[in-house]
Amino acid sequence: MDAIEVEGLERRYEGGYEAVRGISFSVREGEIFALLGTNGAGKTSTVEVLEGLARPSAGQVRVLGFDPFTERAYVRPRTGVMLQEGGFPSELTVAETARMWAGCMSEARPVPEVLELVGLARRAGVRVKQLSGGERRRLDLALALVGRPEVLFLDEPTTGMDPEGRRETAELVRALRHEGTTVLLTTHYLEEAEQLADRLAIMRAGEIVTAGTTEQVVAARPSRIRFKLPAGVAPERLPLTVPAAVDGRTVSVKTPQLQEALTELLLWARAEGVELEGLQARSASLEEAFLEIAEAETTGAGNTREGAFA
Ligand SMILES: Nc1ncnc2c1ncn2[C@@H]1O[C@H](COP(=O)(O)OP(=O)(O)OP(=O)(O)O)[C@@H](O)[C@H]1O
Repeated sequence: MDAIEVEGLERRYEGGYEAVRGISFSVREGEIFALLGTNGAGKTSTVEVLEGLARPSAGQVRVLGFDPFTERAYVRPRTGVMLQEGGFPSELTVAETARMWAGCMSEARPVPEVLELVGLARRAGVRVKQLSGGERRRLDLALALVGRPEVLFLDEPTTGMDPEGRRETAELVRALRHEGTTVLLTTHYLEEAEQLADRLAIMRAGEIVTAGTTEQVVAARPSRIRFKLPAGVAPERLPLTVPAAVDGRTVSVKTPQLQEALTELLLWARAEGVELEGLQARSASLEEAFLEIAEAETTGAGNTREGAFA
């Protein structure tokens, strides 16, 4: 069974603003799924519906087979939620906050264990208001884990954390998956998504533009070839079916057919006796795929054009 199912989800705010415009995706049990997108793309608006905090304007969502809004009582005890803003009473200490939270759960993890998990054991006696931003995120994560959730929602879990905190959080999320926990996370760190997520979806303006494994998402984007032409070789002599952008002697090529374009280029170079200095050829990265999607938003273009000039 899929742990999370989203079918034609729409979310409109008062005043009619449509933040989520008919998206569908599913997350398998024990999978880490990342929801990516620019600011305002609709990630939080989606996750809030999955957390049972808001009702869909249209469409359906299921978490562990239940409607998280109307059947909240069945879903809530089995899920853990880390919101973007925790907002816990700041006068309590870390341990008091965790104990208060654990008191609401039937099978809570012991507080020392959960603080150890998120690297806050040494800060147990510190008041929440004295924690740094990154430490507060760790506390938010601890509270999401107290109830041993089967499904964990992490909305930008590592924002404000230092690199060490991000690495530790990634390790923890992987360990949780190993235990069978399903994780849905939103993040602005593409590297984090690339390293952690089994599958991901990129949202733009309330819609999912592309989804799949990192490899699938990246495969749909153009690869890059870069090299320098020797002085005296005019770029016009390059084979025409390889569209290129030229900056001085440096040539950049974007192509959806890396092997073909590279073969064509190398055969030409051999035939012409031209040395392609510093030749590099590589598939697109997740960051490039993301930027291309984001750029299409700012330029107002629909879908991105592939194989175009770099
Ligand atoms: N309560 C609200 N009333 C009206 N519009 C809202 C409300 N909450 C969010 N929005 C709008 O909905 C859109 C989507 O917001 P959302 O927070 O879901 O985006 P996001 O992808 O999570 O962005 P970010 O990466 O900045 O967190 C934004 O344009 C936002 O201004």
